Amino acid sequence: MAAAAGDKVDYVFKVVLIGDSAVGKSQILARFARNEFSLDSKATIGVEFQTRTLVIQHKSVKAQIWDTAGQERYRAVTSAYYRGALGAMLVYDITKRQSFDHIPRWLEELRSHADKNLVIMLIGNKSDLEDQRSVSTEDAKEFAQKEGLFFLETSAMQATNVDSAFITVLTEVFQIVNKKTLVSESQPDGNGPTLSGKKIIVPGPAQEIPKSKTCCSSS
Ligand SMILES: Nc1nc2c(ncn2[C@@H]2O[C@H](COP(=O)(O)OP(=O)(O)OP(=O)(O)O)[C@@H](O)[C@H]2O)c(=O)[nH]1
Repeated sequence: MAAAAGDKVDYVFKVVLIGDSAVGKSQILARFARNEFSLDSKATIGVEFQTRTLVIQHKSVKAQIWDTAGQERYRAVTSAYYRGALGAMLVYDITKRQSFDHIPRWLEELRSHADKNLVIMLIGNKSDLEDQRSVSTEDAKEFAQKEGLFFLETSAMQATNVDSAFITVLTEVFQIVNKKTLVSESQPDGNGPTLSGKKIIVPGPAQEIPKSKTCCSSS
């Protein structure tokens, strides 16, 4: 799946991480981007992003994953954070019921700022702490189904399902973006027949971005 360094990048997809403080957003990102994990993780202040390039259906896809503070007082952004995002990871901690109970609020914030075609994955993190579980897999699955979200339980600590979660979202985004390209190629005036039968509009500035570095801070 990993693309070799120096390869050209066909797509850049922005994915945002959200959820309560201490659910493990930064460690999920560290696991995905660098295959690292730290037990002594500091609360995020402001915003940061990291990238990892993967090959999806023979195309090189750079995932640009944005992480922000779960704690209100450290959150510098809302609209700017969500702008241009094509995917979102909505994270709770399976041992903290409250972090799951807050998910509808996060979902509302997400839906009010991001595009309606956003691909969303609900993630129950810390699946390694089974003996402290306070959110059942069934409850979360049911919620995800009702809201039309993907769902996986992960452990950033044990590297369980972290890659799968990102690959699922990125592959879905890839398919939506490609469908959009097909549609726009087949009906340049917007009136012709469509190949897919359904027009899908994908948000934001260019999903295809050349190699150059984009804005902001990166860690
Ligand atoms: N056991 C276990 N601990 C984890 C896991 N993922 C993260 N943690 C720990 O949970 C704590 C919080 O992790 P962070 O990644 O900093 O949480 P966050 O959601 O980024 O927090 P904010 O930056 O405040 O929003 C740290 O002590 C991590 O080491 C996991 O999968 N299993």
